[in-house]
Amino acid sequence: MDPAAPGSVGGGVDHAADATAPTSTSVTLPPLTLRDVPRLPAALASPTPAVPNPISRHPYSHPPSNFYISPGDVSLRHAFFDLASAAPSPLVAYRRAGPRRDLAVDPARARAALVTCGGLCPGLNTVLRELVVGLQELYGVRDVFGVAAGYRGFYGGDEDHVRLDTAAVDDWHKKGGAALKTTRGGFDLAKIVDGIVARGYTQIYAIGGDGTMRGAVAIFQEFKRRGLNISITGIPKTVDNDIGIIDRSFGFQTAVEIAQQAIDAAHVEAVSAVNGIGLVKLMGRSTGHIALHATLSSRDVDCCLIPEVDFFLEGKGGLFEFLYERIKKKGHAVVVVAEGAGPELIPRTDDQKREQDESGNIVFLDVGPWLKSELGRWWKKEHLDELFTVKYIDPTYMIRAVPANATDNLYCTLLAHSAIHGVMAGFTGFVPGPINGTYSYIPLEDVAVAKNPVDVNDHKWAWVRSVTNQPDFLKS
Ligand SMILES: Nc1ncnc2c1ncn2[C@@H]1O[C@H](COP(=O)(O)OP(=O)(O)OP(=O)(O)O)[C@@H](O)[C@H]1O
Ligand SMILES: O=P(O)(O)OC[C@H]1O[C@](O)(CO)[C@@H](O)[C@@H]1O
Ligand SMILES: [Mg+2]
Repeated sequence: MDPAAPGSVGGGVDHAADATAPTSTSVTLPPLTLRDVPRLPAALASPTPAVPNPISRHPYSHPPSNFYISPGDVSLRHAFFDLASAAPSPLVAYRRAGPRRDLAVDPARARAALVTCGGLCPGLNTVLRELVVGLQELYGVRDVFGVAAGYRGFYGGDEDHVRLDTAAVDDWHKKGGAALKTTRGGFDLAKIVDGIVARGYTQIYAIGGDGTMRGAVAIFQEFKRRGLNISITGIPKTVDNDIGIIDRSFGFQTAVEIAQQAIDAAHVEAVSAVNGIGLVKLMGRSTGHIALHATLSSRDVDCCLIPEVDFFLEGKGGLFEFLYERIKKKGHAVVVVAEGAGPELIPRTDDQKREQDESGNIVFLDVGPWLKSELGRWWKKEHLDELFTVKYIDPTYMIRAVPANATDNLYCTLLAHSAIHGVMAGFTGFVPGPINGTYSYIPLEDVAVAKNPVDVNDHKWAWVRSVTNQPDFLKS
């Protein structure tokens, strides 16, 4: 085949061309659609950014020519597709994150507010620290405030609005937890926006999970409805990694790393007993990413149970039959269960089924103790004459109440700085995040609805099955 001959997506690739030398084939890709982020009213009114980036005036540092992101720089949502079948049509692009040479916002007049909502996540304090440092050191913003205890802090008293500076946040990246405190619930839109206006904030950085992103969308729409020149950015935080579009969420890798300690302990307990089972429950309300990644990293896990895969306990192909065989073969077994796995198997009253937390998230019954007790009941019923032990470990909060590891700390820094650069460029209603490794700006509205379940049809889940050789729980 002539290497210069044009091919086309979906038209197939000539495999006969696979010879001893590399060949090049040109292909025609579908058109590109830019999924752009909204602009502040003031930025729309004067579309040519007028304020030179103060980074250029830094006394000791001189940005190289390629330091600034050009207005046309984009990243692609899908980094790969099959030439033999259709590529996504049209291809979706996002604006690349990073500093702009000219700003639509004057940093000297900016007044920024940072808020954290939802559960803890390793790196939360690093994001806060880097927002403060980036705003003050890179852009010279004087007025930076931490809003205490989640969205409700916006309509709290003066004590809920804490002035922050680089000295105050100096060691925050070394601390787990939420330095500003974090809460669920308390989302009163009118009061929140009134509070923001009353305090003269011009930039809001909301750090949180899917609920926080939905709240940020509501605030963004209310800003628009009132014609306010206030930007809002959502910085995605979820230890469960359950937010879509972005590659992964910060803190997730740290959580997976800490989970190894629990799995190691469960393994030691299991091998040290006669017919021992080590059972570990890990976070993951609606997605099993932590359990999946912890299983793949550990190699000691015999069975990984996640919300995305239904399972059953007794009978052919069920969990108990599999575990019995594993114990007979190896003398022990280790099970990792995500907190949101198998909720339908656990008997619940109607009241329990309706239970919600302050933010409206469904509260599950605890799968760990239930599974431990079911294991004991089954063994007594089937194998009473043999010794048996289940050691149950619940490291739930331990994996998220720790400081971020080095990789997550670096990630948090890039996220925080990407957020600031975007706001200074006049963007609003956006989320910064890596897409195929390239930091990009994604509309908040898209991220708020993009879930990220484990794709049980892709390679990663297949790896789990090949590492554990566990059943697929499909009843034949
Ligand atoms: N649909 C929504 N509209 C407006 N606000 C919301 C919505 N859903 C949640 N919120 C608000 O967002 C905040 C955080 O929500 P939530 O407690 O669900 O945590 P989260 O951001 O999802 O984090 P996590 O991943 O830790 O659960 C709360 O103040 C909640 O009231
Ligand atoms: O007990 P809390 O703080 O409500 O958080 C528990 C939930 O938070 C999460 O970690 C999400 O942030 C879930 O995995 C878990 O169900
Ligand atoms: Mg959530």
